[in-house]
Amino acid sequence: MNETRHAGYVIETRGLTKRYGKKIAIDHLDLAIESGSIHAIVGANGAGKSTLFRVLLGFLPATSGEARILGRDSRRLTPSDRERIGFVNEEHTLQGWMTVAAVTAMQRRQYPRWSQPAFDEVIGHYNVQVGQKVSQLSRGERAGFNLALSLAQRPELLVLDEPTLGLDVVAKRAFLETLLHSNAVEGCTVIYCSHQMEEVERVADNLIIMERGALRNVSPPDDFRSRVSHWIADIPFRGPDPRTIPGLLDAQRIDGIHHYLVLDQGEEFAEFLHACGARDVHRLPVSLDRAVNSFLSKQHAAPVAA
Ligand SMILES: Nc1ncnc2c1ncn2[C@@H]1O[C@H](COP(=O)(O)OP(=O)(O)OP(=O)(O)O)[C@@H](O)[C@H]1O
Repeated sequence: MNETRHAGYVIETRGLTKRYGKKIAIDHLDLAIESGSIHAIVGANGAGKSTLFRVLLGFLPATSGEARILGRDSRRLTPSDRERIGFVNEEHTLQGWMTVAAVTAMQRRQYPRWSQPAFDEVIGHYNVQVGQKVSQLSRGERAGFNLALSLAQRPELLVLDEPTLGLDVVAKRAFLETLLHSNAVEGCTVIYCSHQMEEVERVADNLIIMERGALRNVSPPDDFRSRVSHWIADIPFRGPDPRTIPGLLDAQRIDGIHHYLVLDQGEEFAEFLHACGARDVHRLPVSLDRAVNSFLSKQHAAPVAA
């Protein structure tokens, strides 16, 4: 069914750069995403995630470098290449004046691999009636309808750009359940961009972190999480100068106890704390949310207190 599935990467960029005037949105990016599973791309606002999707999908030209999607040059995607790719973005842009039935019929004609069972299965999670106009659907229903249309296309690659933005907890859950458990997703590589780490933790097999247009991490989410540790130290008086603390992401003093979030530090960090006068030292694991957010905030952080 999927001829690129064993042929390596669904997405490959080399030296990919995109500038908007003087602003660099993507900075010499070398990225290779293997086929299969769910890949999450995370990064602070303005990290370049949406720009990357737009370039990969051929909606925007790159300034320099190469971008390939499903083995094809992004600049030269044909209609039949596009049939192999589903795209859902936060705006859920569909013709508001058309009915659900009319949009569905149009898509069915457009996509030769259209699967009615896949459409019915996904839309079944939402209270959408075929006679409703798209503009009359709630935001969550529109997101579900969009997902159903994309999956009915039977794409080899599904690109989701913040698909659950603005949805309530119930709609989010329905969306994620579909992504995780629907038969329609089987065999499809999913690339998912979100700021919501609890979602990423739930669905992603691979965590890609972007920062200012560059790649900072590609690994299973748990591997990244375990690179960040939380240390609690009972140090009388002032703690060490933050500039001397190896791998420091965040420091706080709560009720006289020092808390440090650090990156890539092993047991030698305990020795460092003891050498700084700590009497008692404990190491705690952190959530993915905390690990990613402290990593991303580091760039923007004000000097941390001693
Ligand atoms: N059309 C444009 N003209 C000028 N600058 C742009 C344009 N689109 C994006 N940018 C800039 O490019 C950078 C990357 O933007 P992009 O939308 O790709 O980031 P993002 O990671 O998707 O952000 P967010 O999480 O906020 O959606 C930002 O600094 C943004 O200001």
